[in-house]
Amino acid sequence: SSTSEGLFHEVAASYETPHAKITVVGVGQVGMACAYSILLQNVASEICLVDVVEDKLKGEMMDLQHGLAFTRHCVIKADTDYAITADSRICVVTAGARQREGESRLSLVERNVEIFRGIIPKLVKYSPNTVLLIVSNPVDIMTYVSWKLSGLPQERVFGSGTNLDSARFRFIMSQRLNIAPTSCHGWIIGEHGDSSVAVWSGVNVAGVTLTDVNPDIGSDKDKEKWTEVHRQVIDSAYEVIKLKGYTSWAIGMSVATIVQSIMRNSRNVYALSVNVKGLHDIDGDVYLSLPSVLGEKGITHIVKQLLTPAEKEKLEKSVKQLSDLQKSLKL
Ligand SMILES: COc1ncc(-c2ccc3c(Nc4cccc(C(=O)O)c4)c(C(N)=O)cnc3c2)c(OC)n1
Repeated sequence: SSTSEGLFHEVAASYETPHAKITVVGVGQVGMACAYSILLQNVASEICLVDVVEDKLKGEMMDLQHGLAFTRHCVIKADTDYAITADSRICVVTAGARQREGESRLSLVERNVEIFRGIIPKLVKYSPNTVLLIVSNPVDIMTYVSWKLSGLPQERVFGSGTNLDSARFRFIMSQRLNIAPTSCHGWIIGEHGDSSVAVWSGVNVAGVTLTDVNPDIGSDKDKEKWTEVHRQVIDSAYEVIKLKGYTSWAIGMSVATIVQSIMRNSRNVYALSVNVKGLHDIDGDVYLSLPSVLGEKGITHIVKQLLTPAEKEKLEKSVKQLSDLQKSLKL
């Protein structure tokens, strides 16, 4: 008889039905930081990795599996065949083309659209009830593209957006004030990256708005140059890329936190790239980051912040740029 038969008296067949299954598409630095953080936050009972390069895929799977003696239960799988992703609760998409030297944003987006044509429909085919969390850049456009290619309702397709920008803002703010980042509150909204918008009226500690304490904050008159904090947020991604070649740990931790909120239906509010049609007088079908309530089946509410005319104008500018770019994509 086999060792198992010698070891066990069988009572019933065992099952493999996944209940907390997360797929991560793309096993580059970002994808693996997401997978690793999801594993360590104990939010998944199964993590599935998909990509196109078989050796890298198998190597990353094995390297994570070898750590399972140190973690709570989690099955780690990997394959180039998307059938393995079946019944995923959430699919995190980090795949994308590398921006070539001097490549235009439009060209990069067009190459990413082709890549997403090969990814998104397969994810939906095997997990029709999934939630799509898009991380690939340019994240606002790629989230819109994913929504269009997936055919899923808008609440189930959203991007990591300015959640990371807001986390960077809170960290830099915490260093200035010498209090914990978790006690520093500030929301960066709009487009992820260069055109993001800092909502200064919402920057507060314990509900005390900083602009009430120093009315110059957010303007060029401010002697303490708090606008530098937002400038540092925008520059920090470039700086990290210049220093280490890419960013990974913070986006991985932010994605794992978002995933945990969905799995637990904890209804946290995060700055996520969502369809903003109907908010702040926007009538274009574009994705931008706004504070959004996240539940087990995706976005349920968007917080209606009281924005200044200047803040709304910046959003409008992004809406125009994204709409124009989206019109030129054949989706
Ligand atoms: C039609 O079926 C199909 N299936 C898969 C793909 C496809 C293409 C590129 C992919 C992909 N990116 C990729 C792969 C190869 C080259 C490049 C590049 O930037 O040149 C980028 C990744 C990733 N981790 O970035 C992950 N999955 C991919 C998947 C695809 O692309 C058109 N088509």
